[in-house]
Amino acid sequence: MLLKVCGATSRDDVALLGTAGADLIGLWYGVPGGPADLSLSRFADLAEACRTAEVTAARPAPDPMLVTFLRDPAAILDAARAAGVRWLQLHGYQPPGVVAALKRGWPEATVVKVLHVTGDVCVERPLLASYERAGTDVFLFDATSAGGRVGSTGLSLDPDVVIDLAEATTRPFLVAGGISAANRLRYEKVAAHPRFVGVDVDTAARDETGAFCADSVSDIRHHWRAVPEVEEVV
Ligand SMILES: O=C(O)c1ccccc1N[C@@H]1O[C@H](COP(=O)(O)O)[C@@H](O)[C@H]1O
Repeated sequence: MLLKVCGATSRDDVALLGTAGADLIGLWYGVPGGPADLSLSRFADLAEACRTAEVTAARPAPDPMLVTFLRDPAAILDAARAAGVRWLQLHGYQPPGVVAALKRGWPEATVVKVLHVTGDVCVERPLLASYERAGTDVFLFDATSAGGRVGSTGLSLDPDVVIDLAEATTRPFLVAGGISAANRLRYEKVAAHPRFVGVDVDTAARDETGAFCADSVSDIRHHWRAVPEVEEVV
């Protein structure tokens, strides 16, 4: 199970998240107006900080993941290559052609396409086969608000909606949207799905000031990685 935490903006954030157990650290580039958006040089610097984070035998260095609204494949690839970031999260309404261009340009990249879900409606649903043919490696199901807000909504997806979407695809998937330590049991069916590969968290990884909280991240990791039966009897 992979734990991704989104929106690091400093080397201290990267160190805290790596130590607390994040496997992937989301770095924003091309998220105009976003509070965690980074310049290209800052993006590259934090990607390097991930790779050189302190490691232990039990805890390898976290992988940096580009999180972007960009739609221009050349701009995405230039930034990712310059920073040596192989995980690419297309968080926005990029069409399947963008995925195809990224995979053509850099076949070794892992392209994560976000599917936006409002209630029980996934706006990309008619395009799922196209995204797969284009070469999407992993889908990420995220909750959007009824008002159209995208990313870090803190809203949770209905587990049955997640399973339904998982069954409509054939690729591994991550789940986002209000994921926390406290709602792990609610997602029992999801966590047991053979193509479930992990969770992506923003809101629940932070304290009331908006800063990342090591205890919260460790707690999320502990609950989501634990075998449920063990959790139930403790
Ligand atoms: O966090 C944002 O505002 C954001 C902006 C642009 C792209 C992605 C963003 N975050 C994503 O939000 C979800 C997790 O949100 P939460 O746990 O519900 O707060 C995750 O997919 C992040 O990558």
